[in-house]
Amino acid sequence: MELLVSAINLDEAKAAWEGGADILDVKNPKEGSLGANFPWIIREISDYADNKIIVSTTIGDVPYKPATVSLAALGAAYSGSNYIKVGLYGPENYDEAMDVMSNVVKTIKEYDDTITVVACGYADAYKIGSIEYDMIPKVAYDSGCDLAMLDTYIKDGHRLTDHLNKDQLAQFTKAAHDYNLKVALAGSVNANDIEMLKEVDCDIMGVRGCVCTGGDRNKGTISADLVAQLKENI
Ligand SMILES: O=C[C@H](O)COP(=O)(O)O
Repeated sequence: MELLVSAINLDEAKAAWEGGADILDVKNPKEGSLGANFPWIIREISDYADNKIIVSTTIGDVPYKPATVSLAALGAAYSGSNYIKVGLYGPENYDEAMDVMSNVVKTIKEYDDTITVVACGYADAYKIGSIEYDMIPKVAYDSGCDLAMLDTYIKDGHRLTDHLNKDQLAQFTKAAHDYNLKVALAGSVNANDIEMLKEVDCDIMGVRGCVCTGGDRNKGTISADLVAQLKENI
């Protein structure tokens, strides 16, 4: 299982890499769970990574606006991202999610077909009216994505496992793997979740809060030591 660590700037990205992260995820918590960061931040981290480590980028908890989201995805790709993560917040159903993701895939694959496109749903979709979590693998496959992911939208301390149990997560990863998609799981997960994530055959564990000082994803900063402690248990 790979470790994805969400960083907000170059210093945090360096700490994540130093701690052993496999994927540097560029994010901006001020703009939401999968909040988009600025192009120059993405470019700075991508240049530093120098193709020696995967750089993923969240382009937001997106609205149901396929063209707007496609433009954002292209901006992230142009800024040097290897993975483009789309938070399917606005789309409420399969058709709307397909409309967004199929246009993002078209945009990205025409620009650079080596870039990985990630369809990310929310374990707490039932609270926010977004497309249900268990639709994400089919949306990802049918739209031509490479990876299916779940995160949590509301970062109030409730965790992935507060919304979905182990069987539900196992069904999610099986559905995605049956589509030959990789799976990433996130949502305030921590070291206590590693065994379960492995048992449900998760490919990528995504974290921020648990590797930030004070455990605070907003006020804390990424600690290389905390990343290393997490990584050694994976
Ligand atoms: O993709 C990574 C997740 O958004 C990490 O955030 P979190 O661990 O603070 O919930």
